Amino acid sequence: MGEVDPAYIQAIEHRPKIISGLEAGGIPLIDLSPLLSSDSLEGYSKDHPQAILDLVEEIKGACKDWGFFQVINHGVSYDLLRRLQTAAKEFFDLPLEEKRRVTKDEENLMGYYDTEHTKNVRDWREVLDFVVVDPTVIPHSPEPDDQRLRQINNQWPEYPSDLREVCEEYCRVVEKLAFNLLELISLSLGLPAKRLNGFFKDQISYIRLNHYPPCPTPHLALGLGRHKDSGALTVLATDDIGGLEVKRKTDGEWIRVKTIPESYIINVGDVIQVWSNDRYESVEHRVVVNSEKERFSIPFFFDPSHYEMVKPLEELVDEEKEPARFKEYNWGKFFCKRKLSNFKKLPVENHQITDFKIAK
Ligand SMILES: O=C(O)CCC(=O)C(=O)O
Ligand SMILES: [Fe+2]
Repeated sequence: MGEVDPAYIQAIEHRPKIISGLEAGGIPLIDLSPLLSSDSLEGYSKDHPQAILDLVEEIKGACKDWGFFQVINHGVSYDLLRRLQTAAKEFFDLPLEEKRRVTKDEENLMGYYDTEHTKNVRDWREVLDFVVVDPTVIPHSPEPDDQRLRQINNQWPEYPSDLREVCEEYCRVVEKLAFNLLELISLSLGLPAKRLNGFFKDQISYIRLNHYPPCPTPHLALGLGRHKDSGALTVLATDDIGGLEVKRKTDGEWIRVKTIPESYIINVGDVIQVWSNDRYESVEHRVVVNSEKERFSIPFFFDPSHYEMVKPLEELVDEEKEPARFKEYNWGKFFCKRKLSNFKKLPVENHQITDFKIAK
């Protein structure tokens, strides 16, 4: 990625503290094995086995206190994940000209990219994005009056030749895990297990292969600047190199997430914050890089259908005791606005759900 260009340099208050090997604990680790032995979570009843009810309580605590948790015994085969990680490394090891043959741009929103900006500072990373349902339909533009739609398609590199197949197989498996987690979250809000599933009928979810190369100045730059995920839920696989930091809700300190073999890191996104009327908050996080080792991560962004209007769920709102805290917004328009802002260094802060917050 060359020498350090000023575009990568974070403002002093956002620069990371470089710690060696120190990982603060606290982010809940949840064992999903009760799910593997349960056929379905359908129907909210007190008849769920105690292990499921306990699991739902754990999810509720984690979503409230942290907005983040880690899961083990999630049902995704480690062999598949390893094949995907190998193919991702083979892709990112290619010469830049080769990777740029599948570059994404304002027309083609999926593909390779190495000039992403978060909060208008360039990230020390390169990515390859692909949609889970190919093609995926989204609004043509973020303009509120533009009714036109457009299709986004995946762009697959020629090499490694099995990348497409491995990615497509991974989509099916990680999607199932995402639906399981969604159902647990729904139960944890006191709703029927499948209450939220319908919002994903024409999901616009996508997967990102992230590569963070070693950085000669890890104290000045970030692999990925502080941000909140805008979708419903993120299901993240990482290798064993740490770097993800989460802003702890209790005191605003940046906490390094431990790398736990064969685990996934899950976080609540903005859409769940709005649906839950702020019961669960989407929490800020960022990625710190290091000067020695490259790091890989693979988030699955679980995103509703473009036409969904996102607003607090009516069951969770009470005009007197618990009024809605957000005005409704169109998910697809929000998604488009965010995606297009990736291609420009904007003079203003990105589009956020706080734009729809109802003043108390
Ligand atoms: O690489 C990571 O650990 C986190 C990635 C992330 O937060 C994102 O891509 O939104
Ligand atoms: Fe994120």
